[in-house]
Amino acid sequence: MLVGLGLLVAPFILPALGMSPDLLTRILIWGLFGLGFDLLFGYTGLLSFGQAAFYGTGGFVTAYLLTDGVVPNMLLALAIGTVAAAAMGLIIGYLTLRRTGIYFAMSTLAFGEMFYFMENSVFKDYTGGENGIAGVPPPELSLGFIDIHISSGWPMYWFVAALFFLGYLIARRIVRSPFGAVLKAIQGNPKRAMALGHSIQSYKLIVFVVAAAYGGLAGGLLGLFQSYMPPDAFALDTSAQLVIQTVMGGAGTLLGPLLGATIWLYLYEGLQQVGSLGPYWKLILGIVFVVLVTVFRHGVAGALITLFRSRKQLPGDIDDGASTSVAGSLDIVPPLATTRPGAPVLEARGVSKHYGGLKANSDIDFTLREGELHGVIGPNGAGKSTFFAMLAGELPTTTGKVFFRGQEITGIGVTSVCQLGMSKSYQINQLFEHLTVRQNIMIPVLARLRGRYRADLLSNLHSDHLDSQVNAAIALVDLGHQADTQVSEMSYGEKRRLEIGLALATGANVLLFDEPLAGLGPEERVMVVGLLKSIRQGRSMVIVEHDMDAMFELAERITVLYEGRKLTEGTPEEIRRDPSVQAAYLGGMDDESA
Ligand SMILES: Nc1ncnc2c1ncn2[C@@H]1O[C@H](COP(=O)(O)OP(=O)(O)OP(=O)(O)O)[C@@H](O)[C@H]1O
Repeated sequence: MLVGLGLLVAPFILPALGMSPDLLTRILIWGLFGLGFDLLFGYTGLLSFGQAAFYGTGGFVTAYLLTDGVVPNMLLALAIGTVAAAAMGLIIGYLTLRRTGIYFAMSTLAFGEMFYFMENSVFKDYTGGENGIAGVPPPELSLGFIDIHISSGWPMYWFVAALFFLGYLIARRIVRSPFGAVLKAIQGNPKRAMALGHSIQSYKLIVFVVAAAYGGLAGGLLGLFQSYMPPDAFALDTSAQLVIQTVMGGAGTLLGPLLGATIWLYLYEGLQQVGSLGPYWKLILGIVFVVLVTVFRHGVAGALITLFRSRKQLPGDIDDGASTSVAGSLDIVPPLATTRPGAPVLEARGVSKHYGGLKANSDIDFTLREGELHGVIGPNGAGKSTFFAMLAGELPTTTGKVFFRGQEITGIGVTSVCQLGMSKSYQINQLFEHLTVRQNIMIPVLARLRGRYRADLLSNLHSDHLDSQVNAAIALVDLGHQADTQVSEMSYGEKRRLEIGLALATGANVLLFDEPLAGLGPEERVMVVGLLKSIRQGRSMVIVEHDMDAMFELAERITVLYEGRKLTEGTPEEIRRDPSVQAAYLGGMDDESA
């Protein structure tokens, strides 16, 4: 284990570079703080500017308990501080995670500032206000038969290094768990992760709590290390420094925050000692940050990992242990016992969607029957995609209801619809571009095997069953030769097949395909038509498509939409001969019928 080895040898090498044990300990505390933040930001894509709230909470609770003698046991006080920070994480996460992007970042910043204010006002009797808490007793480890005093200097380094290592192992485990795989999907494309059956809000909330717990533990250690809990632990500067260090070191690598802290704190301390620099040391620090972030897009750790992998030809860490040899057939969600061939599977009754005065869909009735392949056609702007989005639970209806196997699904949301056994592929690819084909396919398979949410943070990602399901789905869309290729490097045609593969891998037996042939060349088109035919067994499908030849070749029934309404429905032959359909496509229907 390189990290463990690094922690062991650091005290023998780094002092030669002028690093004191205190500096190394401080770096480790920031590194521990950063492990949680990296799970939140680097792996899940949630940029929080309020992590100081948890650092401060853990720090002040631990310092208060020890200083006032309420809890004399150091490890217990640290644990209580960590839990208090996690509890705060639960509350703040619940409130802030309703928003995304910049709104989420700004809400966390606002909460961080609120905590800073409260520390200095409401809670100042406990936190010491602007004086902080002085006289935090030196840590003592009580092992029953012996009490170990952890004095400052190297003993403190070893104590913090042991906790950092433990924190690192847990974070690494989380990253490599099924839970961690879903976090990466959320980072890449949260909407698709949701549509593939994952309750992403639950995942986000739990990772927010975990990050808060790491912050709380780091804050607690800060007080022990300095024998003093400083009031600025809660300050915005603390949150900003954490972001800077993580970005500079490399987000999404776990070691990035530690490397970032090493560079930042080393220069921070070192540059101030160069007397001739005067106040310019800050400028130099800023320049170093800009240069590192510009040169290394994924931070220093990202660059090192890329170098290491290209030398050793290693795959990404999510695939460690993935078995390519385990193959099986893809499980399909079993239809309810009451279903029989030809029975209605999916029904829309009087469905409408209005955008202000625009009627994108008006009063549409539609029935997909068990085992049927039903086409939906219509000229551009006829309302096909809108209708599809309502069938899949992505869009609420303005009026009307949607039923799936007799159960009303109007408004239950896309995640629940997917978990019931209906999935959709998109007109514009909605893939996890930063992941490989295998990692992409794993996301819907995980939703199928684990349900909408499971807190299996410390479990193994791979099992024979998971691997066999992933391999079977990859084989179905004929991407076996690309299984470990990153999606962003694939051709458009391959991406289109993966788009279909994601819907298939959910195990859904009702599939909605929105223009699966869009943008394909003649050869790729033949391939995808063949694919759609080959996966029909045991499934019912609705396909929206502009390619009429393909539609007439594939579909058993066709519904025609025109100007948001259902124009007609029938067999391909009936539709082909229907004059109103021809008129609609030529754009002259209204004139003719007038
Ligand atoms: N979010 C929205 N807000 C306002 N209008 C919308 C929205 N989504 C769709 N529309 C409008 O609803 C109508 C139907 O659009 P929709 O995309 O469903 O048609 P379509 O048949 O899928 O078209 P295409 O074949 O070009 O994809 C269009 O006039 C479109 O501009």
